[in-house]
Amino acid sequence: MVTVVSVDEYRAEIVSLLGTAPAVSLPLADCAGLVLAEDVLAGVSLPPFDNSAMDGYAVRAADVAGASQDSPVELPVGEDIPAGRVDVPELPPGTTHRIMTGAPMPPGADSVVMVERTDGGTERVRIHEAAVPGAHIRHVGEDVTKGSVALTKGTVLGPAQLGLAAAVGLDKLTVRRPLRVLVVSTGSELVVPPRELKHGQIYESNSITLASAIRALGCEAEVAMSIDDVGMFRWSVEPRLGEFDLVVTSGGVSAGAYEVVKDALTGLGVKFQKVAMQPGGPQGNGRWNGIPVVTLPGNPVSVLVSFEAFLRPAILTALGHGTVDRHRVRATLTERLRSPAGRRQFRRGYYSQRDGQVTGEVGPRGGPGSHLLAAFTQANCLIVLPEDVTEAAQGAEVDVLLF
Ligand SMILES: Nc1nc2c(c(=O)[nH]1)N[C@H]1C(S)=C(S)[C@@H](COP(=O)(O)OP(=O)(O)OC[C@H]3O[C@@H](n4cnc5c(N)ncnc54)[C@H](O)[C@@H]3O)O[C@H]1N2
Ligand code: MOO
Repeated sequence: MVTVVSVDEYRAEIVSLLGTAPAVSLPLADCAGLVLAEDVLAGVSLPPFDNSAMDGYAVRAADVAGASQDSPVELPVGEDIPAGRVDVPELPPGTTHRIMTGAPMPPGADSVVMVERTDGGTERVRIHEAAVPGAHIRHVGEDVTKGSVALTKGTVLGPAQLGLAAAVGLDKLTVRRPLRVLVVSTGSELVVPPRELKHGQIYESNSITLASAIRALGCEAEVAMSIDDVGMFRWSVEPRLGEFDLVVTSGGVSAGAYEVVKDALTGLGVKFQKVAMQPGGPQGNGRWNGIPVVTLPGNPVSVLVSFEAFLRPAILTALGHGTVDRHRVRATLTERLRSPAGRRQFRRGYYSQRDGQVTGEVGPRGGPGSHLLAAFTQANCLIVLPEDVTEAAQGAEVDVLLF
């Protein structure tokens, strides 16, 4: 007898099978979308020095105290301080230095007057506005103080986070390494274009579905294919196992004859089970020569739903993400749905929410059949009908997982 496990138990099994990816140091350019494996300490303050926020004139506020549009104060211009100047001259009282945005403040100056409030002079300048001490100065450490935690372990590295890492002087970060995944499509009926189909053959599609889903999570995916022959299957995968962190197969796991994956891996550390869900019922997982293997059923919709239910959360957990679930909302069904007793059904749906509505509405896209891939392309969510629900009426509230 095949054992039946719940969706939640099976998900926990896959999460624990994949575990946590090792920490590695990678150049910043390779870290986008990855997760920090340790805190990042700031090696410098940001800004690293007091600097001007405007193009203008560095002054002592007291020197331009009475300045106005009608009665400007005229000061001699000492030096030019463009951004990047490193030998910063002091500002003697009663004078000004021309200064640019990002340039270090000269010692003695306490404010900056924007060039627009002056006549822009280079020898002498007429200043038409009084300055408040501190005006247009960006102070050292205002954003980040040297030695503080700039980014915490577990942070997902997006553009702002990577920019900050660069700004505090780092060229590498310690992150959870993306998984290297081998995707294996099995089936003697599978054909790859441009070969023409004979009656009884179909074009192979699961490998691109899985590989792109895996790559979208920031991991690497390679694809392989095997006919329904145990020897061929083992030969095409086993010698390469050491190159991968995970092998994901599709097809060959249900109840008939010619179940290549089941026949090849039973007794080698992979356990085949039925999960109480639809689609995606027949599943298997385990370790083949120590490498995690997840065997998905072959139907294209079963593949994607299984990916959503098990592999996506497990891969995200392995990569160190804190949030691994799709955003779940409640929605009102636009039509009646039926679901098999004792199984959690995941239906492809389209969710929308009108302005001002608190609860959105959701309608199915296609029927429950796990071969209806075209309907999946019209969907933006999965509708979840729990194990104890056999019928959900039009107007009923259901759970929806948004893509
Ligand atoms: N007697 C039973 N028959 C079936 C059961 C069952 O419990 N008892 N379960 C059904 C369910 S549910 C599913 S799902 C499938 C799973 O079967 P397999 O994992 O063995 O998958 P295959 O038979 O190899 O393929 C199923 C289906 O998908 C097509 N396929 C497979 N691979 C690809 C691919 N790479 N690209 C595109 N299409 C693919 C294949 O041609 C089949 O049509 O078993 C049911 N049967
Ligand atoms: O469980 Mo199968 O995966 O419905 O099509």
